[in-house]
Amino acid sequence: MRALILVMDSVGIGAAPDAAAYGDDGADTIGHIAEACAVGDADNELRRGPLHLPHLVKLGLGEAHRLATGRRLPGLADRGEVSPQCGCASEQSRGKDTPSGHWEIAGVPVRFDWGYFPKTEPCFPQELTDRLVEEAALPGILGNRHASGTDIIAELGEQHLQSGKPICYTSADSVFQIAAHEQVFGLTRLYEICAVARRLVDPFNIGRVIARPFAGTSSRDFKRTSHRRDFAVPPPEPTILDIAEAEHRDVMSIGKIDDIFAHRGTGLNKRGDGNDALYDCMLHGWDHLSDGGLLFANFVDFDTIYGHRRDVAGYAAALEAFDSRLPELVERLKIGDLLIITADHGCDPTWPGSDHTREQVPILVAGTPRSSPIGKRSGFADIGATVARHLGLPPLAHGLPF
Ligand SMILES: O=P(O)(O)O[C@H]1O[C@H](CO)[C@@H](O)[C@H]1O
Ligand SMILES: [Mn+2]
Ligand SMILES: [Mn+2]
Repeated sequence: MRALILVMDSVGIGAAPDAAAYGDDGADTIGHIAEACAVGDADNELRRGPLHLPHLVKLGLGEAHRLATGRRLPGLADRGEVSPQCGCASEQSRGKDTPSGHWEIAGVPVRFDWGYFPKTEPCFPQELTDRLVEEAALPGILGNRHASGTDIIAELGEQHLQSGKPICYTSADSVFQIAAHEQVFGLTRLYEICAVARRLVDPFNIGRVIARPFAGTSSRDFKRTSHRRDFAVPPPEPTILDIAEAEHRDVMSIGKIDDIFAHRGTGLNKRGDGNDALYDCMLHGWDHLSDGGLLFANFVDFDTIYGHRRDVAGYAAALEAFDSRLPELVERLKIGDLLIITADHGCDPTWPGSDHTREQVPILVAGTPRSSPIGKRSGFADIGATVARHLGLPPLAHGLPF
């Protein structure tokens, strides 16, 4: 009897009931990808034609999307037996960011409002940047505005190399991001200044400071490396990870889960460069997870490399690559194991801008058969509550098991 929570980062399945308040009414990450694929608008060197996700669809992805949107789409329609063990969930937390989504999945909805930096230039309060420059002994900073991380590196990366000033930027999320050259500025130095920034943004209620190291020699070839680190505030209440740890259960986390939960209760953490490497880590971890244990995995490429970059074909290819490896996991489920595949928010690659989209998420269950339908859930915490019950852990403070 074990449990695996698998987060396909940003794989939303249609606008949330409150999406209009976020400017996201009509957003639909998976639906718009499927539609683009169906009309040949999502071909690249890796894929062509209609979206092909046979294993996810068999687990109920299309059905969950239909439940969330009322629409039945090519590439998501089932052609045979579909698992009845699927549903969808909308979010209670107010932020449409990664920590809010993951914490809520883990049983802790975010009831407070995060701090955000305004969409002005400069976007950061002067007292904050002054103190950062002074306390981190910097020659100044570049950026100081809302930006896409890859665009701003292309634009300011060379100036950064000449001046030694790190590139600081934000987004619609509660983030203070710092990009700097991994070799020239130095990775350790970047992490150090992020730790200073973490302390300085605490009074502004900022969810994360993110180190964004990049490599390359000029704006033509700058590329972010896999050494990104998120300096998050810890969740405000015990999550299912804390509870599992307190009960001396075997806990493993894959990818950025460790950072998202500020290293609290995340057990043995394994990281990999890209979804495929993360998948290998997850399978290896799952093979070694003890009875009663919990594995929590995040697959970040969907969001970071394709969603935020508004790369529809790339997103479709990443989904198909992920789907093709699903049998490797499903065949490893033993009687009594529970797998829940879900997401933390949307990031519709057809949507204007480069930010997340407020969407419902899928709940796809495999392993232990269930009798009652999952349906539409109002709160991601139902996932954590279900896992807690499955593992025989004390009940979480939020969420209703399905
Ligand atoms: O454009 P990049 O740097 O990828 O930033 C994105 O990644 C951040 C954290 O996930 C989000 O806030 C979004 O702005
Ligand atoms: Mn995310
Ligand atoms: Mn993101």
